[in-house]
Amino acid sequence: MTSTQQPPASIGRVVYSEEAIRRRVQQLGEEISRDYEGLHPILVSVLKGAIYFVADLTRSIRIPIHLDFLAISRYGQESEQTGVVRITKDLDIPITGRHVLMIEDVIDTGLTLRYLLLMLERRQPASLYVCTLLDNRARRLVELPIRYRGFAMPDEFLVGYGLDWREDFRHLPYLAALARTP
Ligand SMILES: O=P(O)(O)OC[C@H]1O[C@H](OP(=O)(O)OP(=O)(O)O)[C@H](O)[C@@H]1O
Ligand code: HPA
Ligand SMILES: [Mg+2]
Repeated sequence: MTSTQQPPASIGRVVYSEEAIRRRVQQLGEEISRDYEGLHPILVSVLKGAIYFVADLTRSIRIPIHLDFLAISRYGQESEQTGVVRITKDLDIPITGRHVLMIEDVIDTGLTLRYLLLMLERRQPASLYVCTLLDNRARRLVELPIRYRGFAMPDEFLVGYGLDWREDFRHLPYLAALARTP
């Protein structure tokens, strides 16, 4: 199949509607605004899945913030089992002595985030916390402290609002379960 053909998967039931996402993201923005008042945090987001979430979340934050991005690439199967990734775009802003909030779209096994947190901790930020839109607890392999959680999601594969299946479906404005076709 080429990428111009229809994907062999389709959208199942809507799990979180546009309105449900909007309300929850607004609440998270208010919480973050209260907790980080006077701290001028850096929000660090990991491409690409988190882009819609971080765009909406930052617009609901009422305090001064900085925004930066990490891009990573995986080494294939080994990466899936260890979480070791290659940084293809590092942060532009130095984080030493700064309050850093990592923004993820989904935490599943936790391996990716564990690796990234260890890497950022070595730069000695003043604080380092995690905000994720979706938490799939059922699939967790390593425990991670999550300070802000949008939704404790069901153990399904979700797409939309930035989340992809083989790069498809990121642009959907809601989150839906993936329905594979036979
Ligand atoms: O907890 P884990 O099992 O490590 O999985 C979570 C990671 O997987 C997804 O990224 P993905 O590799 O799909 O990249 P993308 O954001 O570009 O889609 C997601 O954005 C997290 O970074
Ligand atoms: O549910 C998911 N959807 C898309 N990408 C993902 N990466 C980990 N979990 C998911
Ligand atoms: Mg993905």
